[in-house]
Amino acid sequence: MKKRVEVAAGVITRPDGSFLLGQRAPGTFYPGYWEFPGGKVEAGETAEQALIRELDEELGIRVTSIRPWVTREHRYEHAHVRLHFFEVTGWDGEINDHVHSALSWEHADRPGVGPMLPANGPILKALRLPRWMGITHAADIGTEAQLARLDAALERGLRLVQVREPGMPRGELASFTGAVIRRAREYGALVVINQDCGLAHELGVDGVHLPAAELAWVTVRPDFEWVGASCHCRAELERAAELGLDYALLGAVRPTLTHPEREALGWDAFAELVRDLPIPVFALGGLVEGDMDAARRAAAHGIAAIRGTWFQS
Ligand SMILES: Nc1nc2c([nH]c(=O)n2[C@@H]2O[C@H](COP(=O)(O)OP(=O)(O)OP(=O)(O)O)[C@@H](O)[C@H]2O)c(=O)[nH]1
Repeated sequence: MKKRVEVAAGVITRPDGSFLLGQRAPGTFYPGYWEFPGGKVEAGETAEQALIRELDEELGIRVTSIRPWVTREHRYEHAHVRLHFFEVTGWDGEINDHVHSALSWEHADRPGVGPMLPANGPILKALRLPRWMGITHAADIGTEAQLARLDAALERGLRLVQVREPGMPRGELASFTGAVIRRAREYGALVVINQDCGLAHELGVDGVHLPAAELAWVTVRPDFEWVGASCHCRAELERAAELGLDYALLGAVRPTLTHPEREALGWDAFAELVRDLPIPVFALGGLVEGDMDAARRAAAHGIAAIRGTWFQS
């Protein structure tokens, strides 16, 4: 068995959401394939330190803003790699590449270059996942009020909605979800339905969201473009990753009205629980827009919220 090599890779992102890819040069493994700039972690370095060094050596930039994201392992013929991905949003200096055949700024929903290194397919998909998930609670505020709040949130930029209405009669749920889908489509937003795979198929939504109890007994990934799950501990997060799900929610980071009995995790415990996971994890529980930076520093992909989405001033 080959020894595992630790690699640090950077999703260098501009304010318009585009990120930098480099084409591997002739004479390397996978020449002509596209990758995120980065390289091997050297002895005595953390992955973050390695990336900062590599981006200086390879691209001539000095990183000023870096946040951890996901970690993926992949077995190539030539190496077993563990790739630690970071998002880099700030740097000093002009990009001046020393190692690639070409560079390209790309958008995850319409990549214009290829092929990508084989390990990177799921990474591009994860980059298509919006950073904020709004979770409905029409059962509490009424469907009309919920749809009005959805309209306002879509207008403000919401692009991922989870329909979560436990206890809503099926007919009502179907027509409510249909109304959510129609609105979301107008804005190119994704919709996932909590739990109900049958209804999800019937209505043609983008995916399903599994409650933790369901995650425990599901043996294969449900057949949808997007599948996620609610998790409360490391074992559940690992299960979600093993099933090949696209994302997980982890909380509650703060005390919430939805689950007042649960002890809040806080950001340190959150960061510890998601360390080195291969799938993006949304932080959940009493969070608002102003928490995004703390969430991202704790390696969250983004934030999922009920009240923090619909009750904004
Ligand atoms: N930098 C980078 N490496 C990646 C990505 N995806 C991926 O599978 N890798 C793999 O991780 C390893 C990166 O190490 P590297 O860039 O220092 O090494 P290399 O193979 O290019 O050359 P070297 O052995 O001469 O240093 C390679 O095996 C590469 O195929 C990615 O997006 N960025």
